Amino acid sequence: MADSSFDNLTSLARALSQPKLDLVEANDVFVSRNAQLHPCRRRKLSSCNSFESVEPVTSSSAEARVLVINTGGTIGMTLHDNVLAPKANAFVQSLRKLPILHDETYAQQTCLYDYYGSENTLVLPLSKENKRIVYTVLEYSPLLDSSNMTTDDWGRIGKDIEKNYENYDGFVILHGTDTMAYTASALSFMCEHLGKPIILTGSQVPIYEMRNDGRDNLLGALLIAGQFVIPEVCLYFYNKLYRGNRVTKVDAGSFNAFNSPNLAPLATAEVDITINWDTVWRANTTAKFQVRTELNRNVGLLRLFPGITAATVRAFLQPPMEGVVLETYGSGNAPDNRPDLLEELKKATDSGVIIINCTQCLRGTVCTSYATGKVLMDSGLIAGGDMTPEAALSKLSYVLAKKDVDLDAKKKMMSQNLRGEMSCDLAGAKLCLSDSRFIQVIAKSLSISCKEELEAIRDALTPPLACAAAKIGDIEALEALKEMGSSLCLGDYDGRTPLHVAACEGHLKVVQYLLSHGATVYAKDRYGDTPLCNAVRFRHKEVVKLLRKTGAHFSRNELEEAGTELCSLAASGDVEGLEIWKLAGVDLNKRGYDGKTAIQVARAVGNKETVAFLVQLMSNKPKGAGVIEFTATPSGL
Ligand SMILES: NC(=O)C[C@H](N)C(=O)O
Repeated sequence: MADSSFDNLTSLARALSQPKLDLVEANDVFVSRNAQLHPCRRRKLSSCNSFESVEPVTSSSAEARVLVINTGGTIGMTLHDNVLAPKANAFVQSLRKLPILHDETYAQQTCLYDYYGSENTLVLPLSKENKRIVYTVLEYSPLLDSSNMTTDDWGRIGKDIEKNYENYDGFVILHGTDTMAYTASALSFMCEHLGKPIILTGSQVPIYEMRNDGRDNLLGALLIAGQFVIPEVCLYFYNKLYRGNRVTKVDAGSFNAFNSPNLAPLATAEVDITINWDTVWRANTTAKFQVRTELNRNVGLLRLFPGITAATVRAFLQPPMEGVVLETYGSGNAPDNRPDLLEELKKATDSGVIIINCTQCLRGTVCTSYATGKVLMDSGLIAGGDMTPEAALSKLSYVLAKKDVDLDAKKKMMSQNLRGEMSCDLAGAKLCLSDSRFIQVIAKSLSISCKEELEAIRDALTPPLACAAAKIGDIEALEALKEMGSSLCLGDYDGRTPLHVAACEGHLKVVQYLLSHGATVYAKDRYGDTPLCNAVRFRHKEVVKLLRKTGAHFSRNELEEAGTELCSLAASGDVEGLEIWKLAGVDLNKRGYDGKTAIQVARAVGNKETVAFLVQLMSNKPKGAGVIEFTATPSGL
């Protein structure tokens, strides 16, 4: 039986992390739950007779949007002439008939198809976390068995994500399992400064069959992509979310087809979806997301085997080969009694070929504890640590394609950890929060000793502490919390992250610090607000500029309210307010709830200065303002 003080603590922790929707009057819930829907959809909802007749839309962030890119794979295959092959234009129709993957009643009641303008848009039933995931399926033609995938296909996926980046909260890539680990690895490098989840999934049995793993895999991937800001290219399979560049396919006949031998899963989907935030890769940059599609194809994988001839190795290393992953024995070993072989390797590295030493073993890392390992380093090979061959190969392809980087810098990049693909030296690793004196004192006073209880305190206490530090602009306190192992990107009981708070307060240095230490500009609090929206409200220009530089943009819900906000600023002649909305990337032509633009409102109230100001603001429109296509409207001048 648990200690009563622990009972108190767990309920405190639970209370801190759960939105208290259940305490709100039913009527208020109806209003607030729908407050963030588009007016057309709101009207439709309010015409419904009773609250119960409509599935509730969460007040926290209404709907999350996910783009599903269907590239092919078994998940959408059918049998033809006794072999499985992808079937075009059948996937969405089939999902539409599956209640766990599509809620037709909700779609009808909320004008989903009209609103998103796509027949390929579907919506999940309300999640346990009280969210609606709306997803649009983009089907490639032709659909591919993943054995037919090429680097061009990776480029196409990357470009489609880049094109749609601001319109979606997350991305799911449906892909065949055979080469999924290669695509996941490649995308992880191609996607620079990623801030949103990209999750690859697929199945071993087609979704059309009675017993299949496709439904669960797709559902899990959608739920995670729509609800958690995990800024990584991941792979979801058989209830586990893995880092994409850590996986390898290990089983051709099991639903449990993938393994991440050197890194624990990022999340597990059991009774609850549990994210292992300590492992999640954190952004550390204020640069904007971009996709690099240039890849060098003169790369290869060579697996050592006893008796391999020097002629084979020589032939493999001939030009135009520029980069090779040598799969060696055990902890990175090769025969040290084969000078002919070592000479071929040395000749190649001397002539500028980059050779990475990776182990053939499923688990473990290369090191130089054996003479047979050291000879490879002496031949100019670079240690690949615990990288999978898939990750090492795609990293080589990505690094070698960099035109503005010289050979030495490329070699250095290959030995560095770029996207969490290799484990760093653990010497001097950060202190764990459970080692912290502060937590220990609290734990002692509550008679707590076990790990789970300590973690419960940590999870309940550190996000509000970090928010408090952000509020007063105390970077040292944030640093101390980070040193103790706490994540600076987790939200408090209202989902407000330290970045939200610093943006409200206008602490530019704190915002800069947080962005460089893992904070995400895409975090939404329980009201659906982003840090950018907060900085705009409190009129912190420099913070707005920095957030925009990092790729921040208004959410669809925020944009829907923007027109009305602009009209009200125009009505009161608040030019400073108008300017900051413009700075945040909002189209000043957006119409308010009654169809008028800000400039029309300024005219109507006879405010000539505001009209002149708006005309001038609109004439030097910044490029790439974060305005989603559907906002484009005539100027109304
Ligand atoms: N399970 C699968 O998806 C295997 C299929 N051959 C593919 O990789 O496309």
